[in-house]
Amino acid sequence: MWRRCGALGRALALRGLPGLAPGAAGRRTASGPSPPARPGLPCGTAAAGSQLGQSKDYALPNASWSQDMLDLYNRFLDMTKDGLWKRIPSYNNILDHIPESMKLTYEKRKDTRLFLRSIDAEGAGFEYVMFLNTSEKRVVCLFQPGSYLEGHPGFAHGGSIATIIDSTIGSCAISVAGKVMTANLSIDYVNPVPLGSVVLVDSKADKVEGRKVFLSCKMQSVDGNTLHAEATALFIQLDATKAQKQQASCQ
Ligand SMILES: CCCCCCCCCCCCCC(=O)SCCNC(=O)CCNC(=O)[C@H](O)C(C)(C)COP(=O)(O)OP(=O)(O)OC[C@H]1O[C@@H](n2cnc3c(N)ncnc32)[C@H](O)[C@@H]1OP(=O)(O)O
Repeated sequence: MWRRCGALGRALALRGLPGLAPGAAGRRTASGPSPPARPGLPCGTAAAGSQLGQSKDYALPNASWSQDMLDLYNRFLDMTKDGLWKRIPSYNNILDHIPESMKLTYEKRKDTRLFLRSIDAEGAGFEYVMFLNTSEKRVVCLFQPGSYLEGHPGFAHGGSIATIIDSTIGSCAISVAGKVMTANLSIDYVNPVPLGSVVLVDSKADKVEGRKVFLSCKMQSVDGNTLHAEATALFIQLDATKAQKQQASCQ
């Protein structure tokens, strides 16, 4: 399990990620968010189709993003230029994320939504963007929890923290093993996450044993001074027959 880190800049630099300069928080460029870049898609044809206008991609800057969020986003975008990192687009329907080859016979329903995208107001719910590094089996999520995710006054609800961790680790597991489900998720909540702050959720697949994918994750503040949470997870690659049965039971 990872240990508490010092400055995130140092920690990220050690792990090949860009840290933020101290004092970046709260600064906002007069021109507002950078124009959204459109790096290559990590997934299959459905996502690519969505990029052409079928579905809105929410993993792009909007007016609610703080300067920390924008700065980190831009640094990660820079890292996508050499192709090692890829921004993962985010839609409000899970089927838009899944390549055709993985869809089996799922029907796209109009009355369902990805839980993370269930709050429409910009900045009120889960503001996040994920970046995938396939060769490192790693997904990093930049997360800014909004006011509707409140648990204790002023802080993010533990369930919302579990949700973003599960989704970040889950994206990592999907990129490694395709059709998977969370079998176990264990979280140590170390320090509360202030609403409106920006945290990094850094996940990686540690081991694959048959159908089992073991992953770990840590959630830290942008300045690296605060470890908010650490987690381990087990995802199980779905057995094809069981997956068909599960599908049939929910249609
Ligand atoms: C790049 C990608 C972008 C994508 C963006 C999308 C973002 C969104 C991402 C959203 C992500 C959100 C994700 C979500 O929200 S997933 C939703 C939450 N999860 C569930 O609902 C899962 C419910 N559980 C099940 O369906 C089944 O139990 C599963 C499928 C997990 C396994 O049932 P299955 O019948 O297939 O397997 P098996 O029973 O033959 O067991 C196989 C092996 O595994 C071992 N085992 C099993 N369970 C556990 C356990 N708990 N601890 C330790 N070990 C366990 C077991 O001992 C055996 O080991 P062995 O005896 O072989 O050694």
